[in-house]
Amino acid sequence: MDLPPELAVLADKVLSLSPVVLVALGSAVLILALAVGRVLFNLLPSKRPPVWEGLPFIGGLLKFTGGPWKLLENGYAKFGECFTVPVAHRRVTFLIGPEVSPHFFKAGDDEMSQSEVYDFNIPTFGRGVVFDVEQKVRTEQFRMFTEALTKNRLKSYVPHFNKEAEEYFAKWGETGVVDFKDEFSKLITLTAARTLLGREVREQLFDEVADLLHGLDEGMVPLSVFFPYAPIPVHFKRDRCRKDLAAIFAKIIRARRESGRREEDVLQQFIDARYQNVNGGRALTEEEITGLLIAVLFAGQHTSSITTSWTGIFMAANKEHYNKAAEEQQDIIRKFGNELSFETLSEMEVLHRNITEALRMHPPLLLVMRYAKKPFSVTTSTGKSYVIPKGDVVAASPNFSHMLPQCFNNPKAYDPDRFAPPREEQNKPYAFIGFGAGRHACIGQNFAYLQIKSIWSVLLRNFEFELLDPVPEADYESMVIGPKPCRVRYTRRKL
Ligand code: HEM
Repeated sequence: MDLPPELAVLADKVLSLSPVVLVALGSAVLILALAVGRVLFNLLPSKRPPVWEGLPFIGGLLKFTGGPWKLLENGYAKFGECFTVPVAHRRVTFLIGPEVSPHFFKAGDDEMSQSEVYDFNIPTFGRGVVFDVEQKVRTEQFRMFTEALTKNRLKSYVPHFNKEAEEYFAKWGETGVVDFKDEFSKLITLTAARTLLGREVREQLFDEVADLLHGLDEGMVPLSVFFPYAPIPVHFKRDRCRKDLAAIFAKIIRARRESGRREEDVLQQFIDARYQNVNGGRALTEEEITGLLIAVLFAGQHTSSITTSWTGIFMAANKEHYNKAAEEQQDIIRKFGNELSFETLSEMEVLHRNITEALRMHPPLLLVMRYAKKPFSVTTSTGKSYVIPKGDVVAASPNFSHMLPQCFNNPKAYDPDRFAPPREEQNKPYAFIGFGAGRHACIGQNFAYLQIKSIWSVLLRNFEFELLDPVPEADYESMVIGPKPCRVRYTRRKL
């Protein structure tokens, strides 16, 4: 085919250029094409989320160490509901608010996986359980735990919750000053020992086991999230404590299996349980039982004691809500007598709303995370669409989401009535995520409500409280986020 004369002249000129000039020209065209391509890519309706660049490699780490709350606040103000922060060799993409959350919570583990982001727990929980096993094995292990939380099982734990609370507060004087966080942390270790770890631990081995669990706790520091096997003293101690706990539980499990003696606790549930579709239908090993007990204890203990603390702090700071909850107790006593049972605790709607509101104001888990095994797209409330690539760590934040005015009316105000009809603000999908949501929503939620209600029923019936300090800030330095120290004066009185 003949070229038009003008083009033929141009082609002759190009071909007569030196190779060096040709390469330079080619490079310029390539750079121009890439730049145009990037602009066009950014204009496409589906694209990667904006990246909050900083210093290479350490930029994101610095943003994290500047405080996770600041990072979320600044990132949200700058980019909106979806943005990416490169942290060391990883990309962390934040999804903030209900519009961008459904896939995060609903997707299966083949798309949004937990093991890659939560595997720092393996040295604490131990081998062969939870994040150290394939997802289908983990699902069965959680199924075994769920069977320990049926209505009938929960009913059988309530007398233990009450007994521990009554005995604990019987030791308080007529009046005194306490820090709720310290008190509830001790009390909940006792009830967890009784209902989860079993009678032997609660009655004979409590101090020893509590010390070992404390060693495990101390071995979980922010560094452990990135380097769980770093050779540091707290990790060495963690490993020793984990080994000693395994030895104690192996003894207890063997004794129960040999004697045929049965108890009503979660330990018994694990002793009796069998895999169904994996591991040839066998029973759990002693090592697996120990690991699962530690895992459920870690999931429930600090989260529950912190929520119990915030519930008390906010009710003490907002007298009208304390009084309403106390009136509810009087009604329940009039109707059912003094006994606290599964049924009476379930009737306590005012107290329930106070607990939920405390959890909304201060969820103890700042971030819940997944690893994107497949790319997925999200659309923000303003209609922007992004594609989150495979390989990103994806994070949602209960704390931050709960403070969005599009989720909750006047979000900074303590207002338990927001959960009562007709408002029922918790019903907006993915607005209230204090217990997570969807596929991996908290299994222990009912257990937690019953336990916290039991504690606060005993307190509302026997004490008045006065905060001696202002409502404290949340302590973002700790792994599970609770209140900073706050002094509270209690005074005994009978309802
Ligand atoms: C107020 C107390 C509690 C809070 C705020 C809380 C919060 C949460 C949250 C946010 C998740 C979701 C994590 C994620 O999506 O990655 C979760 C999951 C879980 N929680 Fe709780 N939790 C509480 C009490 C408990 C208790 C008492 C137990 C056990 C006795 C427990 C056992 C679990 C378990 C086993 C999971 C994992 C579920 C799964 O991955 O499928 N939690 N919890």
